[in-house]
Amino acid sequence: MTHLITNPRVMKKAQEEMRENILNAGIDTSAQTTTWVMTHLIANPRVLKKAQAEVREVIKNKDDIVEEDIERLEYLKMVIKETFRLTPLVPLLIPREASKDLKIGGYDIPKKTWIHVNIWAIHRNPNVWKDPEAFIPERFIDCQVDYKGLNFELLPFGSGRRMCPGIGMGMALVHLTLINLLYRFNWKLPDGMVAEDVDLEESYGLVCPKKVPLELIPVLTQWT
Ligand code: HEM
Repeated sequence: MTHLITNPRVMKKAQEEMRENILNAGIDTSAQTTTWVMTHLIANPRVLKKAQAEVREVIKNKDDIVEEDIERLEYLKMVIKETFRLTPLVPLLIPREASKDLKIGGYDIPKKTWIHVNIWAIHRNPNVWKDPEAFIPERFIDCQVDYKGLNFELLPFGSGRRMCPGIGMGMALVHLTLINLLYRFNWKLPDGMVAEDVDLEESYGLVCPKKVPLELIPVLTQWT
């Protein structure tokens, strides 16, 4: 900090770089999450119909869609939670390094070991989740599990001191984009494709977006 503060040019450059990186990370993760939600919706026409009906009922006759509207969209919130459960964008979180010798679950972890938390597996643990491979947003009805880092069975933003600091912005972006997409358009698959054909494979990496890009056709409606 001393060198940064005494070199305003370097400080400005470092700050610009950091802001750009953080903003890019935030925008990309939110866009990829939105794509996953749309993927699950188009693959599950029953859920799409229910989510769209809710959005249209709540938003009906409003000129502006604002953040306060999100609170009233209970089903959409469950759809997003279920998307995070089945296809978390950062399935192994960011690795941690043991700062001292540890014992976790009976295993000896020497100091300096890198630890990966496999939330993909946690989110599909059959001891925690009933019918874990199925996309069922209703499982969150009367269920207190949230994604804010306090319920270890659902950790799409991580947990603890290094959990995602952009959770508020990310969730606002995801919700508001989805509300607009569902309110204003109907969605269909390209000709010849049915819901069962939708590809759910993830690509490989720290961040795991869809492997095969999602192709959807927006259809104008009376709400547009
Ligand atoms: C839906 C959108 C997002 C998802 C799913 C997501 C997910 C994550 C996850 C899983 C981590 C690692 C947490 C851990 O290992 O415990 C993380 C870290 C981080 N995220 Fe996000 N994120 C999202 C949006 C954002 C946004 C909008 C921003 C910034 C504007 C942001 C900035 C960061 C930063 C800076 C870190 C590193 C934190 C650290 O290492 O201390 N993220 N994110």
